[in-house]
Amino acid sequence: MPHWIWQQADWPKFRWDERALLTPLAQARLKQGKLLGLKGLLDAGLSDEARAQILIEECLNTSAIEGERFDVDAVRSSVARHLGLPTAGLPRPPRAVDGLIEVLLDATGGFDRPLTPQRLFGWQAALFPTGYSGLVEIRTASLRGDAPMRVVSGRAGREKVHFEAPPRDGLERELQAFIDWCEHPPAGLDGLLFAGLAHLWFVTVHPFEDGNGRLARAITDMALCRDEAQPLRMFSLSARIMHERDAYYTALERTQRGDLDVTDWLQWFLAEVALACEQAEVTVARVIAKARFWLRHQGTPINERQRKALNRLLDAGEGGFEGGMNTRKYASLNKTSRATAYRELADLVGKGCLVQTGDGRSTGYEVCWEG
Ligand SMILES: Nc1ncnc2c1ncn2[C@@H]1O[C@H](COP(=O)(O)OP(=O)(O)OP(=O)(O)O)[C@@H](O)[C@H]1O
Repeated sequence: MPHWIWQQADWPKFRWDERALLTPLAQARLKQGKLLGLKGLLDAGLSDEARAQILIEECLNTSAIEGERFDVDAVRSSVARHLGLPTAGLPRPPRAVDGLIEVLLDATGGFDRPLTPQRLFGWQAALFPTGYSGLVEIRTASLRGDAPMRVVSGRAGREKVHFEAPPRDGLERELQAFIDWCEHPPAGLDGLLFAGLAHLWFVTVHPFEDGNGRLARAITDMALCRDEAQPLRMFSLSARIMHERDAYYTALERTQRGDLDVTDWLQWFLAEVALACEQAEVTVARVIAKARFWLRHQGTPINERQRKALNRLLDAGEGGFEGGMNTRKYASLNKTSRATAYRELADLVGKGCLVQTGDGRSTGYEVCWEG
């Protein structure tokens, strides 16, 4: 009796109930279409800004799933450098941040280039520029070693095994079969189903010692770009997976313990695509509001510290920066004195960039969204 999906006699011939997927597929397509319509409203400059914003969200979320917390400014800086946007006042990003951004850009920008084992090896190596995952030295740019590959949780000695990947022996064949399918998918296979299947198939093969989750998400991004036949994807599925991490692991685990009928997995995946598109509408609206703000203030003299604080507030959206800005937060964000913070915030109020909320000890500042 097979225990894992890859032990099924027909592996990897996935099957699904077309009728059960009709509604979730139609819903995902509807949301996706609405978002594409919004994208049409962005002009070239705004679309760069939206692309940067989505990439920042994707990077922060895909690394947060792994438990790594990247600094927002470091991510913003790496994205800006890679997209040719202004970087004034932003720190030099660490190599690991650049590595992840390069993987995400290569997966999406190069969506129409073939996926090959070498390309995947390069991506995996870029995630671990020091050759270490935390304190552990790992194999990079090559397949995992002979040790069984298990996804476990719990304390040593009382671990729970959630999944065991196929053995090392035959792994080259497993990976090649996946890649061949990616490059020559069955005729008529819907692009969103292709993305869902690619994600599941890749994490099931689990070809590397580490980074399989991040790579599965990058491959999914690539598949979603192939679906829309464009490199600019406006929604972040990693943000959804991060938000629904437990449900994601449950759906995956159930599927990987099951037979080759993956209808439930695809239903879950399509629902997440629909929700990701819905959330992206908020991001696009924020990008438009931010761009309008800077257009209004293109002639206003604003120093780098003020610009940094304003961008923080603008990126968080209306009411999104918890508790608003105040002198303490401004001083700590810019590593400056409270007296300077007070003076510069008051200056921004005078210039119509900020409005003051509350007074005395609870004085706060919000963006003045409309001029
Ligand atoms: N309970 C589980 N059942 C099945 N698969 C799981 C479970 N937990 C995690 N996984 C899969 O294993 C992946 C993690 O693999 P790995 O540690 O090699 O990748 P990573 O990129 O370092 O991690 P992460 O996905 O956490 O960022 C997850 O993304 C998920 O796809």
